[in-house]
Amino acid sequence: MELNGKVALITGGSQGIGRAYCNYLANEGVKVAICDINETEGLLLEKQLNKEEKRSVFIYCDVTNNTEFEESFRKVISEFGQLDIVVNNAGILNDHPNSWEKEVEINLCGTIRGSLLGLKYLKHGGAIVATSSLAGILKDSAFPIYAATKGGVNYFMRSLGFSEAATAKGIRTLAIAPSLTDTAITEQLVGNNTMCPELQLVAQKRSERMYKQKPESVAACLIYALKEATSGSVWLVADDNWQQINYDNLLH
Ligand SMILES: NC(=O)C1=CN([C@@H]2O[C@H](COP(=O)(O)OP(=O)(O)OC[C@H]3O[C@@H](n4cnc5c(N)ncnc54)[C@H](O)[C@@H]3O)[C@@H](O)[C@H]2O)C=CC1
Ligand SMILES: CCCCCC(=O)/C=C/C=C\C=C\C=C\[C@@H](O)[C@@H](O)CCCC(=O)O
Repeated sequence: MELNGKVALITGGSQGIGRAYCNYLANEGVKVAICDINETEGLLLEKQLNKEEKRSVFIYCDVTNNTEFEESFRKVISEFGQLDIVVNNAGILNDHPNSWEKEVEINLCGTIRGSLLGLKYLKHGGAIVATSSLAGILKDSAFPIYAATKGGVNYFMRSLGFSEAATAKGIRTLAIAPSLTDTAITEQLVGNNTMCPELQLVAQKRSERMYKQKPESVAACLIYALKEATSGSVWLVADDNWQQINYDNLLH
């Protein structure tokens, strides 16, 4: 896929991995719509990207609200005249027994919502992407509910990408599955109210030996996958390198 001149909508684009996606896409000549609930960071990024020419717009959008989400798609098209790429990246980590439902709503339902809207609004083909996680591939995560949302995202993007719902419209789907990455989400965890209490010790021990890669490494993978990858493929980004996951081995 040639990226120059395309238009992308990125959820959770205000900070972290989403912000790196916006910067890398803009560098490739893509106009970016930063869709997020974090208005302060989103507007700062919009300003930074628009220094030399109009390359971005911030749109307040909560992916748990379908009406607001659909309105964001309409705003992007009215602002830039087209839409070619949807990146479902908004996500949280909250496996606490009293509040985990929000995590499912944002990570899994939000991605499904954004992808269905993508099928509706990508009128001339394009790509629908999701940020999943290595946690959705490995066994034994310290965050089993989070892992379930991300495993769901991997399999949803795979299924959709091989289905006629996407292929008949010239739409490719991709999942990017990062390992631990240096963003705000990794700073707040152990000891606060976002974990299953029984798993706090496991998480703490693992944190001592896990490398945090750069968000830019995940963004570099996104650019490569958008240009080269086949529909339904899942890309692991770990230790600042990427590789395609081979799911065929699972069938034997
Ligand atoms: N940081 C990590 O180690 C890894 C992160 N991921 C995934 O990458 C994605 C991005 O996460 P990070 O950049 O690390 O975290 P982050 O916390 O820095 O960024 C998440 C962004 O999503 C936005 N967001 C949260 N709820 C939202 C909602 N309801 N509607 C719209 N936007 C919302 C936040 O405002 C924020 O800008 C998430 O899906 C996360 O699960 C995957 C693997 C590793
Ligand atoms: C091994 C999978 C890493 C995937 C990470 C991810 O998608 C999101 C991580 C967000 C926050 C991470 C916080 C860090 C926790 C560490 O203390 C450590 O416990 C990580 C353990 C990872 C696991 O899944 O068991």
